[in-house]
Amino acid sequence: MMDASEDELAPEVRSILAAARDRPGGETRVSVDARSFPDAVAAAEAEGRVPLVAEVKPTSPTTEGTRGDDPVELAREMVDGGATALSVLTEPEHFGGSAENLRRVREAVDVPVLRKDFLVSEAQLDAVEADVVLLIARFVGDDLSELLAAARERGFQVLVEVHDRAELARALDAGADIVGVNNRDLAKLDVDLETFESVAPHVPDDVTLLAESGVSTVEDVRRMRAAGADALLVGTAIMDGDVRANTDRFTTAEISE
Ligand SMILES: O=C(O)c1ccccc1NCC(=O)[C@H](O)[C@H](O)COP(=O)(O)O
Repeated sequence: MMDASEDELAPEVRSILAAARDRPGGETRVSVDARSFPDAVAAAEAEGRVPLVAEVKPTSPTTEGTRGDDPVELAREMVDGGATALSVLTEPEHFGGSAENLRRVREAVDVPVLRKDFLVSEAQLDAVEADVVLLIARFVGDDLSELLAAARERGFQVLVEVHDRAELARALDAGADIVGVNNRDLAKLDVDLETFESVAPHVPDDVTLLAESGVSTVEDVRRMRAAGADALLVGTAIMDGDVRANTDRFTTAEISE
C-alpha cells in the first residue's frame, strides 16, 4: 500500500506505479538459493575494486532511446569490467525489462543479480528468482515489513530503497540489512548526490549501504564512497557507450589516477 504522498509523484512514476499494481505475480512460490551480496561486496573490497552493481537498463523515463543489445551480452561485459553484482530491470512498460531477461542473465553469470522492479504485492515476488529483490519504501508503504519477511522466506536477500531519513527509519524498523539511498527524487525525477550524503550518516555500520542513481563520473564514485557507500548502483552512465570500459572505469576508481 502506497504511503499518502502519491500525488507528489512525477507523472511517469505514477504511471510506473499503476502498471506495477496491474502486473500479475508468479504461478508458484519460488525458493531461491541466493548468492550472497554482502560477501560479493567484501570480496571486491579485498581486491581493491569499488563494489559496483551495474544495471542492465534498456531504457527509462529519463533516458533517450532504447538500447537493444542482448542483456546477456551486456551482463557479461559488466562482469568483465569488474562488476560485483548486476541489477536487471524486469519492469517492461517503462524500462524495457523482463523476467526472462533476468532469468537468462542470472544463468549466464556467477555474481549476485538484483531484480530491479517496482513490486507492490507478495505474489509478484514469485515472477522470477533472483539473488536480491528490490523493495521501494515509498511504493510499498506500511506493507514493507510483511513484504520483506515474505521475500526472505523465499530465500531472497532484500534491498530496501529509501530517499530520506524517515524512509530509512522505516526500513531499519522493518529489519532491512541492505539499504540503498536513491539520489533520484521520485517526485521530480531529478538526481542530487547530496541526498546520499544527508542520509548515509544515519545508517548503522552493520547495514550494507548502497548509493543509487545519478553517478556519472569517477569523481562521483569517489564522492559516494567518501560519504560512506559500501557499494554503488549505476545504470545510465554504464549503459551509455562501451559497457565494459564504463564499468572498469568505475570499479577501478580507487586505484586509478
Ligand atoms: O532511471 C529513471 O529514469 C527512473 C525514472 C523513474 C523511476 C525510477 C527510475 N530509475 C530507477 C533507478 O533506480 C535507476 O535505474 C538506478 O538507480 C540507476 O540510476 P542511474 O545510474 O541514474 O541510471
